Amino acid sequence: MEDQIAGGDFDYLSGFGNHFSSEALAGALPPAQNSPLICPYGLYAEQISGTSFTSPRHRNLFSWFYRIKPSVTHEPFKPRVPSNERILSEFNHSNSSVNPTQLRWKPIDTPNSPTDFIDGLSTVCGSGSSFTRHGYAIHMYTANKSMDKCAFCNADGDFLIVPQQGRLFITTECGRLKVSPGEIAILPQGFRFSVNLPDGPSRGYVAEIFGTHFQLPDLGPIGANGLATSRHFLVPTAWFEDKSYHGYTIVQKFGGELFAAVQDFSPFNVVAWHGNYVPYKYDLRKFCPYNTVLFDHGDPSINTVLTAPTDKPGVALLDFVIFPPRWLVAEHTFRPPYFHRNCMSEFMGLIHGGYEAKADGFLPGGASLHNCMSPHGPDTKSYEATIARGTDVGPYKITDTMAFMFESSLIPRISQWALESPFLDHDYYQCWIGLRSHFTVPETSKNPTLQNGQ
Ligand SMILES: O=C(O)Cc1cc(O)ccc1O
Ligand SMILES: [Fe+2]
Repeated sequence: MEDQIAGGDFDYLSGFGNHFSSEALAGALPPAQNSPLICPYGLYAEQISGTSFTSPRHRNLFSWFYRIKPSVTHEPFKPRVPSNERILSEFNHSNSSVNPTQLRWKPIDTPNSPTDFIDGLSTVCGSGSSFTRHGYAIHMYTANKSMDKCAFCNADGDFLIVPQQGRLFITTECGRLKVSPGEIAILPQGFRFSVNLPDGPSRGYVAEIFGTHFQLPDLGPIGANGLATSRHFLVPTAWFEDKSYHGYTIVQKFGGELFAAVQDFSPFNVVAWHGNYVPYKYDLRKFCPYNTVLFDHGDPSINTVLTAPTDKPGVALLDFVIFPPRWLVAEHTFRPPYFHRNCMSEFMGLIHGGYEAKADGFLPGGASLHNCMSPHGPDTKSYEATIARGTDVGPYKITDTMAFMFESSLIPRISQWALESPFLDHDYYQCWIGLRSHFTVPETSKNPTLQNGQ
């Protein structure tokens, strides 16, 4: 399957969780075994594991690479200069705070000085720890420069990248992904990848999960079809460069710190590979939404694209949920999101257009965080406009929108970077302050006995 956005040499395999095989040179995959004494073309065999060797078969993730030189061929890791102190991979008193206040950020500016994807990454919030393999971090990135002679390797967790502005051309050990705003990319723990920015200034959101991987949600009574479909997930095909370099750097994020190791060749030297532990992308416009067809507002879990589980059935470490264009048809119903308090914590971003619950202030590239049990819902303008429309509204379609939510059962602590950001909207609370009482009791219903509390 060739990329339909721009054509060319970005080819993909399709499916979710399959055991894929791909070779850039015919015959490069050993046909009968993983570790032949001599591999075809004199390649080295190397395995990457995404789960413990002993994980149950239906959860076991691994891939075999057949590469020109093995990954281990590099000088020792040293602290990377410059470091990026804004990246966190465990959350505690010393680096982040708890805050029940409803928070919102305006879109962050793209940088003035040359900044690549690694230097442009900043943690907003998160919970748990990459060391204990339980938790997550939510980052934002803003960059204007392609990574040069360098690859990133995240030893801490899996990245789910949501570009909001600017395409990302991501070279990985399995091949190349072209990811446009409106698509997402998943880069599993340990993969080496390099991010090129063909459109210059770019920004977006990243969810990182520690100790588990994304799955498609179960569909329960929905049945076999709907939401995100396996065949729409695209995995790169093998692509390699046999290239020598003076000082190619592998930047490894390990415990939130950056380390650098120098080598003299491109890490994108995998001529063939097979496995089910792979990077992939998904176009959010392919999502098939299900929703209310008569009355009331369904919970947002109906729009789950991918979920990362905890050990408790039905309780997510991190759900990736979208709010795509769709018809609203519910009768005698308040159609926008309801007012609520949630035991889960909700981080939201907007890829383009507007969001149905916020008439102002929640802008593409911006973000909000409604932490565990902090009340939130439609702003005053959205509420009043909905009520003013009355009950006689027919079906209408929400268009030009793509908002998303990272929702977690683990309560996030918020980074200093996010709390001290000049983009923090200190007036966010004002959007609800104008909600006035509509409470009226007709004279005839007044009951003096009850009024006196007797
Ligand atoms: O808070 C939000 O805007 C996200 C959200 C949307 C919705 O339709 C129902 C519940 C919910 O948390
Ligand atoms: Fe919510």
